[in-house]
Amino acid sequence: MSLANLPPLRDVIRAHGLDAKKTLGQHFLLDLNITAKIARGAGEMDGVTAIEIGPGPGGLTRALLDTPAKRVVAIERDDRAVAALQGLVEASDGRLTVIGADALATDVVAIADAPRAIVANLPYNVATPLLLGWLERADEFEHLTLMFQKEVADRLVAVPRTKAYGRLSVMTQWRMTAKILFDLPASAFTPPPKVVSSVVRLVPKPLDEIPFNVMERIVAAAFGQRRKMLRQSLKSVTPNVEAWLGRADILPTSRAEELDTDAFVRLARALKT
Ligand SMILES: C[S@@+](CC[C@H](N)C(=O)[O-])C[C@H]1O[C@@H](n2cnc3c(N)ncnc32)[C@H](O)[C@@H]1O
Repeated sequence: MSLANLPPLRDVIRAHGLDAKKTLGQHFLLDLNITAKIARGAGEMDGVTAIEIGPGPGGLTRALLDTPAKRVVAIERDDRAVAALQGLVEASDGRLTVIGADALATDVVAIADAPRAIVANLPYNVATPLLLGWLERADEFEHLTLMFQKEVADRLVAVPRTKAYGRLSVMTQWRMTAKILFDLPASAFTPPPKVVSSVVRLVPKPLDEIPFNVMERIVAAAFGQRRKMLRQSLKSVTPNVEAWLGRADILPTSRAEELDTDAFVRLARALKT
């Protein structure tokens, strides 16, 4: 079989008893126009190793194999889906590798050669921890194109002084340029989830010298008490808060949600431990 005459995804699902499991966040995209749109949204794929998390029956995987990506490495936790993807592996002429594993426990950098990009319709229950893990190693990727529930996507791109602005916004915008490409209604998925989804494209920024865990600690403390003034909320980071805020040129009476990412970078640089 070649990529041009693969069976419809519904037939693949039926043949492998791949009825969607809620616990695995399974909401499949069966419209190949939509999966092609996501793959196009990813941008430059020439010679890249595309990493897909949760290929399921393989709709997005087919679209990725249609790009000039050098290889596609797909990580899937559900054995039924791994079996269902074997036809695609055979049709891919050696370009597709499917790994049966939990993406949360997988070092994607170790299993895919550079240059790498991640493209995935993420299982919503693990989307945020997966993203935080990739942010930590942002310099390993060319770009990431990821489907989130819209509410999470809005947090990734949120600006200061808005309700959606928080820990995830700062950590993401510190490491990446993030843009929502388009939304998808629940009806685009089988079965439909309860929420609208958004495809977000993230492009890593050049790394600075700030350790990830230092930024995480500051941001978590600041937003852990988001309505308190920073001179109070940041006490858990260092006892000498006012001096620290002064070095960072930030008013001790400011609150976490008023600081942009640059201000958090100044804070991290000014921290003396
Ligand atoms: C939202 S579905 C997307 C399926 C497919 N990419 C599509 O667009 O039709 C999420 C997929 O992630 C898989 N999955 C869930 N948790 C996972 C994990 N921890 N590691 C790897 N795959 C996981 C599910 O089995 C499912 O196939």
